[in-house]
Parts: sequence; structure tokens; C-alpha cells
Amino acid sequence: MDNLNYQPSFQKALFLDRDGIINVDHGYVSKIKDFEFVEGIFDLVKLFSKTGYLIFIVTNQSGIGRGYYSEEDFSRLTQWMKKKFQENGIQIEGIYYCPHAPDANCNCRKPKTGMIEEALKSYPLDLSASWVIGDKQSDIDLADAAHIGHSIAIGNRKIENAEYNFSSINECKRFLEENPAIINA
Ligand SMILES: O=P(O)(O)OC[C@@H](O)[C@H]1O[C@@H](OP(=O)(O)O)[C@@H](O)[C@@H](O)[C@@H]1O
Ligand SMILES: [Mg+2]
Ligand SMILES: [Zn+2]
Repeated sequence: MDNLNYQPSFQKALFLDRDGIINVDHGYVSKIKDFEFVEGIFDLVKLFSKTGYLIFIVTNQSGIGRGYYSEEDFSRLTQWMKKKFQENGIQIEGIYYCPHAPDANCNCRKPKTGMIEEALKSYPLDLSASWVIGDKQSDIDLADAAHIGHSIAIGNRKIENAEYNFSSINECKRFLEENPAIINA
């Protein structure tokens, strides 16, 4: 009865913010023509995927709740974006989004943890060995609230509770290439 002893193996995850990390945040981007990939993002994500991290996207899309664009617009752009990752050799495991306006008081708008809880329903994840990469205080606060072990903030303003701060995705990528043990531990 070996199968009674079966334990799922817990996998490491990379939770990527979207606007400001994957694409330049031009403000409530909803159209393919406005979606500009951030330089170096594919190479950075590959550093994680090639060492066995599952890749997720967690994004606040209050533009839906504000009525700026529809759920269908978001879904169309998301399918296109996912295909671009695939063309660059990267499998995005799951994409979670909060469609609510900030005043909706939902449980999924970062820094609330609803999107991480959704991921945990489908994947056995080792959150303590997982990473968040984001550009806002709410991304880093999500890491703290969900007990995700590691966090990286990208941008010119330092986020105090982030484990690492870099001014750009390329700077982050270079640092991790030079210090591979940090994410291979
Ligand atoms: O960075 P992620 O989580 O992927 O997405 C953020 C976006 O939903 C938008 O979030 C808005 O903030 P409010 O949602 O209005 O506070 C603004 O920052 C927009 O410029 C931005 O596009
Ligand atoms: Mg962002
Ligand atoms: Zn929500």
C-alpha cells in the first residue's frame, strides 16, 4: 500500500506582478497595441523556470471594476501575452487577477491574499521557498501577508520591506545571473 504514503512534492513558485514588471505600466493597459514588454523580462523569468519554479502572474486589474475595459478585453490580451511567453520558451502555469475596484473590499486585490489562496487550491506550493517580483508596495505587502519567503521590488523608489530592490528588470537579472545560489537554494 505504498500509495498511502504518497505525499505531493511542494514546488517553488515565482509570482510575477504584471503592469510595471512584465509590461511597461502605461496605465490600465488593455490592448495588444499598448502592451510593451519590459526589456529583459523573458531572460529573468527563464532563470526561475529553468531551475524548476512554477511561474504565476498575480495582477490587480481594477480597470475592469472601474469600467475602463471588459473581462473579455483582459482575457484576449492575456492569451496573447501567454503565447509570447511560450514563444520565448516559458510556460506560464497560472494567471490570477482581481477585477474589482479598490472600494469593493474584496479578498483578491493585492495586498490581500485571495489570488495566492486560489493558486494553492490547484498547486501544492512551498510558499516559504517562493518569490514575488513587483513594482508596488502592495506587491511586497502581499509577499508578507501570504508568508511568501522572498520578494524583489523593481523601481526607482526603495520599498523598505522588500528583500531586494533593483532599479530595473535587467539589473535584477544580472544580479541573479551572478549569484545563482540565491534562487537555486
Ligand atoms: O501591477 P498590476 O497589479 O499587474 O496591475 C496594476 C494595474 O491594474 C493598474 O493599477 C492601477 O492602480 P489601481 O488598481 O487603480 O490602484 C494603476 O497603477 C495603473 O496604472 C495600473 O495599470
Ligand atoms: Mg505593478
Ligand atoms: Zn478582487
